[in-house]
Amino acid sequence: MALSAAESEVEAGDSGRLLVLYASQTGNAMDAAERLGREAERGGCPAVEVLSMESFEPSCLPRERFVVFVVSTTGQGDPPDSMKSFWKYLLQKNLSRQWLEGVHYAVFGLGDSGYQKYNFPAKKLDQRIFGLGAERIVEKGLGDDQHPSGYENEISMTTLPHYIYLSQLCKYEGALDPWLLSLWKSLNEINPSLLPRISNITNPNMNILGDPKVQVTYYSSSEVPEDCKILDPKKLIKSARSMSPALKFHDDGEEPNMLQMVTNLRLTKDGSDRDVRHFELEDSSSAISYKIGDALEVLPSQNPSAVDAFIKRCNLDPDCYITVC
Ligand SMILES: Cc1cc2nc3c(=O)[nH]c(=O)nc-3n(C[C@H](O)[C@H](O)[C@H](O)COP(=O)(O)O)c2cc1C
Repeated sequence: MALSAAESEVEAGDSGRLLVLYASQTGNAMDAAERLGREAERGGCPAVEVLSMESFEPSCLPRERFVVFVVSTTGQGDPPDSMKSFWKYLLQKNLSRQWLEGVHYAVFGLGDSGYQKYNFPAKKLDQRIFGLGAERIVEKGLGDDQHPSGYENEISMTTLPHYIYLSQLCKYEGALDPWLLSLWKSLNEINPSLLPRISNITNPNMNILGDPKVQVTYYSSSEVPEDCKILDPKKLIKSARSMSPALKFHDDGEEPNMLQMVTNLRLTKDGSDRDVRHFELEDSSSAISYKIGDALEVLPSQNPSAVDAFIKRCNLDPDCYITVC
């Protein structure tokens, strides 16, 4: 049967679109998904959409042609909150084995092999999507918090010099970097029009910058509006929290608390790649009530000497104000 003009348009549009669906509890999977989206754009992908799983209607999945899932693990091998209803939908028994026929997909998981149920949501998702008839673009990738540079891989990092700097920034990037590289290559083989400028990703030209993720505005100390000056600790915490990705998933309405760190002990031996610490935090007001299993969200402040070095390096006025939005 011939497709109507509108249907052909949808078909053509969908085949040129890359959908990235992420589920994140504290922001890492979101960062990884956003990076994936930026790289696809750099490769000339005509349409990239990066969405949290909870914002995507699962019944629309069969209409997609290229989907990358980036999901982390929380609790004891549990999916992040934002994945729960999507996952429940996928587990329905009445979905046929051909439900996702024609969909190409890939899964990247973020986890920690110190947990018994290492990367369970990503592993289960990969199996289920495959079982519903979709085709893998590449084998699933698994990022591991335990790895010194984040991961278990077979590709020598020395073959990927331009990725090395990034891998040191973030633990799971060590796994993500080589996985992304094979994802882009395989995608390009399946549908070259999806990544017409793949060499911009595989051999990045650092002169080509994507759109900035945030807008930074500088104010001289004399032009700062009065309400921008954050001196009250509560306002300071509110402002820091507004930048935390975790806030998108946890806003229990509880008042934040300012705690004092009274112990900071390094548990790993000198010379070890890993820096595991024992912290003790004191609440002088004893206002915090908690139950066993509650998670503590920590909003760190910067090391003043690192801030001074940054100001000097960027030739900034130390009294100027900056807004980031
Ligand atoms: C409270 C908590 C529970 C976790 N449970 C697991 C787990 O059961 N299995 C696992 O592989 N990783 C587990 N992890 C590790 C996270 O999946 C990993 O740190 C990941 O990078 C977090 O990504 P996100 O920021 O996108 O949520 C857990 C992390 C936390 C903080």
